[in-house]
Amino acid sequence: MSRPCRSVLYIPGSKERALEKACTLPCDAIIFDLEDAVAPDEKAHARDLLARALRDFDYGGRLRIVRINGFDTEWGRADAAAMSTAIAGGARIDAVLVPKVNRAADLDTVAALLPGADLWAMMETAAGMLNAAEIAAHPRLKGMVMGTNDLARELNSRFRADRLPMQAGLGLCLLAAKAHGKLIIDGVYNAFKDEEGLWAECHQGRDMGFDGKTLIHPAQLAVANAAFAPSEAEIDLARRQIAAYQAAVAEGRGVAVLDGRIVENLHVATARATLARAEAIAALAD
Ligand SMILES: CC(C)(COP(=O)(O)OP(=O)(O)OC[C@H]1O[C@@H](n2cnc3c(N)ncnc32)[C@H](O)[C@@H]1OP(=O)(O)O)[C@@H](O)C(=O)NCCC(=O)NCCSC(=O)C[C@H](O)C(=O)O
Ligand SMILES: [Mg+2]
Repeated sequence: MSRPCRSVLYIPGSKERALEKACTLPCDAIIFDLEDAVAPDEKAHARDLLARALRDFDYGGRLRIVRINGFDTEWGRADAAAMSTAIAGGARIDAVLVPKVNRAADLDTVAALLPGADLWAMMETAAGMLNAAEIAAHPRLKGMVMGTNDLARELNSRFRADRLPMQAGLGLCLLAAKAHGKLIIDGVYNAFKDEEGLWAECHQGRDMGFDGKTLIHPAQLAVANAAFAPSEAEIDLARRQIAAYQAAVAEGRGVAVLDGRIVENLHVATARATLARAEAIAALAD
């Protein structure tokens, strides 16, 4: 299975202290941001700072994703060129995240400028939601990130704790990502001091099938790491399901019954995936 992506922390490319601090934070992935978290006057400085950080700092096994500005802005092409130079100069970048992707063709220009880089797409426009399937099918795309702030802006929807206005978009992108075997990460929870609200939203995202959550502050990491990891109860159930199914098969049956519920081969596949996920998370701590 791929590396866990439970906690994906945005770091403004202009914040030197945060870039350094991230080397020690318990996040599975980092989005180094050159887009919305960086003011127009700071874009050039952030590009240089980030290139140096990616070359000099040790981010360990954390996935390193750089969010560039869109190519419809004055900064997008310079960002891509700077990242290309940084890679040539020894910086390790695992993927480039393209904002406000409306259609698969939006990824082609970035793909041509950065021939070796994996691409991720911000899913945050109404057009992007409707074209999610073709975006997910792009051969260079490895992951999708929900941009629920931009989507709410475009929809003129209101914040609701149950995220009812977001459900159509979240669902379309999830279906697209899963159909094409791509990672998909849920949007940010803006109220970074509200742990209870974050916990509820993380669990909703996990229930829906997201692989993890994007975060804006270190204080949010522990909640996301716990919410997107299999719980002890899920691990115990997975083990018992596998054992019950194996016993049933040994007795010539194709279906087992455990705790009053049937267990078939498809449930065993889910159980094995749960255990693999738990093992991958445990391996991060080694
Ligand atoms: C939200 C913040 C502006 C808060 O900043 P601040 O008040 O400075 O926080 P603290 O004083 O509590 O910080 C404590 C220490 O933690 C470090 N820190 C803070 N944030 C980060 C971070 N994101 N990554 C790493 N380290 C961080 C501080 O440096 C302090 O360290 P120390 O000196 O050792 O005490 C701030 O958290 C922030 O800027 N967050 C990121 C905001 C961001 O990236 N926004 C853009 C992404 S969201 C988005 O665009 C979503 C999408 O596109 C959509 O449409 O939905
Ligand atoms: Mg956005």
